Amino acid sequence: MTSRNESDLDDEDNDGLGHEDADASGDGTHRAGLVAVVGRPNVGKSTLINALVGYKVSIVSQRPQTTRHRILGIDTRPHGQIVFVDTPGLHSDGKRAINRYMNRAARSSLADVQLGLLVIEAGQWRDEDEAAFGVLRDSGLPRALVINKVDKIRDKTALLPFIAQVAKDRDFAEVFAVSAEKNKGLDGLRRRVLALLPESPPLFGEDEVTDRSERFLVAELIREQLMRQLGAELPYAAAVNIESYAEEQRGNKAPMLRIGATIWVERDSQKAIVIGAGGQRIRAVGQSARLAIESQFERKVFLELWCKVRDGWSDDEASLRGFGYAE
Ligand SMILES: Nc1nc2c(ncn2[C@@H]2O[C@H](COP(=O)(O)OP(=O)(O)OP(=O)(O)O)[C@@H](O)[C@H]2O)c(=O)[nH]1
Repeated sequence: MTSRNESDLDDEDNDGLGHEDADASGDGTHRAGLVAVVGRPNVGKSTLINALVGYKVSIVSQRPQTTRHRILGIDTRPHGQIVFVDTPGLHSDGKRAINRYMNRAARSSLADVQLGLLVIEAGQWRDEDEAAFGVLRDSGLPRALVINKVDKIRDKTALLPFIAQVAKDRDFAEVFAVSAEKNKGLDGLRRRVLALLPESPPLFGEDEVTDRSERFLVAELIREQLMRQLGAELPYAAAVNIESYAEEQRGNKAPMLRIGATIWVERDSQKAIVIGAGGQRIRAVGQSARLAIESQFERKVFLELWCKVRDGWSDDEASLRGFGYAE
């Protein structure tokens, strides 16, 4: 479980999100519930949840299938709490154990939630969107549609016929057009999603932002840099495992996090790519990951990275569990 830093709360006060949207009914009712965010890979599910929660609970990259786990992002307001469930993008590649794990994690996230949000990209409705919609429809949950990345559409009038076409006969309780990246349309989404949730006391403490530990978030921030810096060159089968994680007291100074992590790949050739000439790649990844961890956790960080090979880990259930891919 990871909680906000005090300064994050300050940021929230300053980010213009305000609290006028908190009490949707205006009658002092407190609402709370779980909302699954589903969709094909790369439509912006993680970006959306991070923007709504005001904290990076889930990593983001241009590469499809960045999110591999079910992660909660908790948005707490005075009159309501929305617990977003981020899910790996639903995809049709079920060949390897890791892909099956990701699809399982996405589907199981629909259990015990009150609402499903289907995220799509403005102007696009692909077969994989239809498949993700099918999973949501079969769950029997109330559902809403989030059309993301509207900033990419120059001619906004083109959105109306698109919305009409996609929403027709699909029974969405609400349709939202937003830009998660530009923070557009999110207040309205939050307000109306909250109104669809049942009356309930908060499900989590007001400072809690995610069910995941700091250690987990650290591994993810390292994986994010790998995905960003190696781009298409990164072997798809790269996992990050935290070997050591210790907080060191430093007299009067703020404590320091000393972290050791291993990047696991499947072949020597992949290891060479991750390490780069003279170790330059892995150093750059380590440096950016360290800065990202320092800024997220507001502590000095000492980060040591290794790259090791374990043949076939992504198709081996036992290795997957060892790397934290367990439900
Ligand atoms: N232009 C634009 N880009 C966006 C927006 N939201 C997300 N993106 C970009 O879309 C890409 C994918 O975003 P993610 O949040 O990782 O998408 P995801 O659906 O969680 O992806 P998976 O982990 O593959 O399921 C990233 O490059 C984001 O920066 C948006 O509102 N506008």
